[in-house]
Amino acid sequence: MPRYSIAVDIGASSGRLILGYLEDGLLKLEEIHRFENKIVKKGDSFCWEADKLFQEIKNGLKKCVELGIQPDSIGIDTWAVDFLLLDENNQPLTEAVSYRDPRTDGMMEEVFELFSKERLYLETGIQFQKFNTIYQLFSIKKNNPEILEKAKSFLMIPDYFNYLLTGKKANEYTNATSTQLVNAFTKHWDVQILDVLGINKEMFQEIKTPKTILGTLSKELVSELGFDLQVILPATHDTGSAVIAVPEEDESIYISSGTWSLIGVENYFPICVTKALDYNFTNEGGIDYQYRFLKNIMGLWMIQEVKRNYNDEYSFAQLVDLAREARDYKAIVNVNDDRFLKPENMIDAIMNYCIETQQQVPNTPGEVAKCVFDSLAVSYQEAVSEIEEIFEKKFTKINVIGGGCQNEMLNQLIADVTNKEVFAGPVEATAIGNIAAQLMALGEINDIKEARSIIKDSFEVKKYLPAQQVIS
Ligand SMILES: Nc1ncnc2c1ncn2[C@@H]1O[C@H](COP(=O)(O)OP(=O)(O)O)[C@@H](O)[C@H]1O
Ligand SMILES: C[C@H](O)[C@H](O)[C@@H](O)C(=O)COP(=O)(O)O
Ligand SMILES: [Mg+2]
Repeated sequence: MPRYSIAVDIGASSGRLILGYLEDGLLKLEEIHRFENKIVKKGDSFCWEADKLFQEIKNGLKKCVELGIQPDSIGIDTWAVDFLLLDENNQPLTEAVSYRDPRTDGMMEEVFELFSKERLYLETGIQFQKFNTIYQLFSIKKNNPEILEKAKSFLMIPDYFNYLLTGKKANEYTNATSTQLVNAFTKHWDVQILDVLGINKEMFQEIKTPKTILGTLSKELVSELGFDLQVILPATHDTGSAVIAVPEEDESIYISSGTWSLIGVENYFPICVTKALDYNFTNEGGIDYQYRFLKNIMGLWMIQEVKRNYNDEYSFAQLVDLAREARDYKAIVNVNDDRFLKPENMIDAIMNYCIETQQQVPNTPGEVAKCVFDSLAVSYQEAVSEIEEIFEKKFTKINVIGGGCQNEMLNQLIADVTNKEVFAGPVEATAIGNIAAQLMALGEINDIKEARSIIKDSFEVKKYLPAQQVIS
């Protein structure tokens, strides 16, 4: 009888519960439940609907019961940096505020007055994104100090869901590193940074690594669901789980392509040199204490917002087809410009950028979509060049994983602009990596090497060759 593991992968645009199990040496998946995730305005803040997301997790587990499946384990992964603070009664002190909320505007610069940028990077090796947890906490300390004074527990989003499942509190390592508060070398909370910034270090939990068996369901949940299971920590940072599932790890660069594009390589040590700082690369923690040397690129968030601006009149596939038809349109925007992080209207933001830079303004959905895809491909190429400069070597392959690997036009653009072989897939890489960590914890898979071999054999990957085309 196979061991059934449930991956809960909640990205910024959607969540899914996927059942995974080994059969004849291959990893089999069955999607059990899928739901929308989005940022909503609550009062003056942009927030995640944490309670709704937890209810969706339970809805998915109840679907297992309806299907006659009793999973052996569950693992939860989500987007990074965001958290909840619990009071002495273990009640959230605030809503689950999103990293796209403007409360962190200007906070990074204020932190640098207390703790230099260079020193922060040397200690943590983490990229400077204005929404990092460190700047969110500094904003709370500055604007709502009473919240920080009442805070007894700091739980990142997956940690919080694990607490609701088991009653156990822990901060999982890969996601904790995204806070920019974990020392890249000691791999523990950097108390020096916390002390200098006046953030109470007592609220942080013990850091636990992927493959840790955290516990089992609370009595209340066993009674509600009708079964118990083991709650295992995967790499709870979704990108950490995705990287586990990269099929071609040697000589290759990955692009975890979803709401964000995370482009990088796996490495054995943190690279905190000046050039990595200047190019704003990060050293997020990976499974088995690997480092995910990568950078954030604005990603398919831009086309998600374009789709929303057109009132969802077009599917993602239709926007790709319309972009293909706009073949003569050429304008490139800097996708990492702050204006694209949370604009009122993404289409207006793109149009204004083109006006400011004296480029042809996109006038049709196809031209807008093509501008997004061309601009992302150019941004990927820039990151590839930076990676090759830092590593002083040429990489031969690019692996595109995640929902974005279904964008065949973008996959071909990446091959053309970088002049490298592109391997697209698996789509559900994050869930696959999540399940792999659980099966390793359960002893079904020996190690990451075996996991990657099984994954490579189990999922189709589509190859794209460069067509020697360059975007002018
Ligand atoms: N059929 C498709 N064709 C092209 N792109 C697609 C298709 N389906 C999904 N996508 C892309 O995948 C993205 C979602 O990827 P996903 O990894 O699920 O995101 P996240 O985990 O951030 O929620 C969408 O924003 C869209 O751009
Ligand atoms: C804000 C973070 O940089 C972001 O969560 C990123 O690390 C990430 O994991 C994005 O995952 P998506 O699945 O939401 O694209
Ligand atoms: Mg995702």
